[in-house]
Amino acid sequence: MSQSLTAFSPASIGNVSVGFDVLGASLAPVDGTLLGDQVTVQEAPEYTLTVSGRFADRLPPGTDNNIVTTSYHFFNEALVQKGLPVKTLALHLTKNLPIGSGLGSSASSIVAAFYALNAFYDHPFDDNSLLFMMGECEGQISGAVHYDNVAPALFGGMTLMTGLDSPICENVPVFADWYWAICYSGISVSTSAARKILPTELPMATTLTFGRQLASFIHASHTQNAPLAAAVLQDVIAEPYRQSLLPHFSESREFALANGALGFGISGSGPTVFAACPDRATAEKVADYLTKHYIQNEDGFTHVCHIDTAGSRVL
Ligand SMILES: Nc1ncnc2c1ncn2[C@@H]1O[C@H](COP(=O)(O)OP(=O)(O)O)[C@@H](O)[C@H]1O
Ligand SMILES: N[C@@H](CCOP(=O)(O)O)C(=O)O
Repeated sequence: MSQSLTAFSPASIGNVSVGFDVLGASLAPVDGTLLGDQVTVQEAPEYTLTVSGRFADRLPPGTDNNIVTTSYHFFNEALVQKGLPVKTLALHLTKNLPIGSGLGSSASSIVAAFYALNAFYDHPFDDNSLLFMMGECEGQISGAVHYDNVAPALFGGMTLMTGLDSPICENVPVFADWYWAICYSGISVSTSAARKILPTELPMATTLTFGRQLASFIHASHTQNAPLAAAVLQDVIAEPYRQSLLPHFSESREFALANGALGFGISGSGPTVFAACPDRATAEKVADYLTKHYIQNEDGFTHVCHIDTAGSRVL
């Protein structure tokens, strides 16, 4: 059993436009920035949670209100149910992702916590069991269990949720030469609130379009048919409602698509947006525009990314 270790979990794009709640992708900035949260675990006489990092001061005050503490208790209960001994630990969260950003911020903290704990205890839980626990914790703060951030944050790559208990998700091949320009505007959008503005029922025509587009995108990913993937990369479920929460969304989308982006959409529940681009120059151009026109305050940032393939790891 390790004495102290740190786990990192990457930021992620929920929905990826075509797959509301069922498709997610993990992000790796091409400049090598580790975009994601880190959790350090070590033995201690009593449970404590300390925090640091660029966005630590935006966390809810109090150890008990942090999702890392929820994850710690959840993990301990699972150990007890397995008949395994529980140790008292001190945790440290390095909060690098902005809260309510649409970058899977809560998921990154949850996944880093579970990943660190599982590594600390020499891997008592398999990936699917871990993912189930992560989904439960994510559901507690975002209003509903959805795996489209926790799954890519754990495994890396692009992941498709099956709706089954096991396997919860499957890996989807990515277009390795695509670049993803992402831009966080600096404002906060609560996932729970952004879910509440969505209709509870959809017209049949919308449902058929959703199914057709998601199926075509997944098929195109498996056959590496980039033109088909790009042609169907649209969100008919959430974007029509959520874009009203995002100042400068439509002109940013217009610029990106007019300047070579293959698709443009809301990352998770926003306000982060993404542009899928066929090459780095296009992604840099869109990123530059977004930096100038989409960012609204000093908290905002832009990155040109690949889809991360490593997922969570011990640093
Ligand atoms: N470690 C944490 N990381 C992010 N959010 C946290 C954390 N702990 C508690 N929270 C709370 O959980 C909620 C997460 O909100 P949400 O809109 O789902 O964020 P995100 O979309 O960035 O994951 C917020 O109310 C936030 O204060
Ligand atoms: N599928 C979810 C994804 C939320 O992602 P987040 O990064 O905003 O937490 C949704 O669209 O509600």
